[in-house]
Amino acid sequence: MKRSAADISHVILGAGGHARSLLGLLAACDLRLGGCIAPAAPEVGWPASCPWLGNDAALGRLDIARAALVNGLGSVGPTALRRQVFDTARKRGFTFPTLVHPSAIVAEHVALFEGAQVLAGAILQAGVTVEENVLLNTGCIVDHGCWIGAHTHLAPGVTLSGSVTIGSGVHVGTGAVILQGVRIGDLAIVGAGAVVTRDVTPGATVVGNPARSLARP
Ligand SMILES: CC(=O)SCCNC(=O)CCNC(=O)[C@H](O)C(C)(C)COP(=O)(O)OP(=O)(O)OC[C@H]1O[C@@H](n2cnc3c(N)ncnc32)[C@H](O)[C@@H]1OP(=O)(O)O
Repeated sequence: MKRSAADISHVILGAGGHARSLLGLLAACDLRLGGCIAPAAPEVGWPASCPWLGNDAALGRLDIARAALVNGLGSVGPTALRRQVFDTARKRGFTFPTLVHPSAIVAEHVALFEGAQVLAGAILQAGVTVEENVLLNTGCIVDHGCWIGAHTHLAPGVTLSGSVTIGSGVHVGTGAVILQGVRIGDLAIVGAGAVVTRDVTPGATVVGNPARSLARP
């Protein structure tokens, strides 16, 4: 039987900073909120409109047919936890809707896969592909023909020029700029404010302008 939007209760996985942004996103999209699941009760100030349903064990009490999950984990570097939360719930049969804030601008011929989140003010130009569980945070600009791999997070204010390819599980830090045609390898991290002029190898961390590998002792 087909589910209507009114039947579905959205449950946020997590209760931190990104989860709070999602409360606004769900409200802006006029979607029904069921609560949140997090290892411990949310901190004081967490809105009562989003009750804590319990820790991971609460997933087992949800009706898969009536619940849609929303990945409430952001990242400030490695994205492994965002991926783990998504993959684990998917294996159990849950689904993650694609969410696009009404203030975002999404051109024609943009492909958004399961669980992609497009936050307020983001702009996606023609021919962009956004794979599953990608987070495009507040005010990102993703220009024509870019491809963004699964589980990647573009932090607030990131700018991708045309035809940039970003691998899976990448974190691109706040305000970073990536020049046209550059390829960023899987699991790489781009530091906040970096200007990336050349391809980045998988797993590397780059910072600065022009971006260079972060030397580790
Ligand atoms: C809504 C939201 O909040 S979403 C989250 C937004 N936040 C982000 O995107 C944060 C992105 N993360 C960063 O930029 C981080 O600094 C990282 C991942 C690049 C590096 O983090 P760490 O590995 O912990 O590095 P650490 O802080 O130890 O710094 C190591 C060196 O790199 C330098 N460095 C760290 N980040 C940067 C940066 N973005 N640009 C330039 N230099 C940097 C530090 O100054 C330090 O230099 P030093 O050794 O000369 O003192």
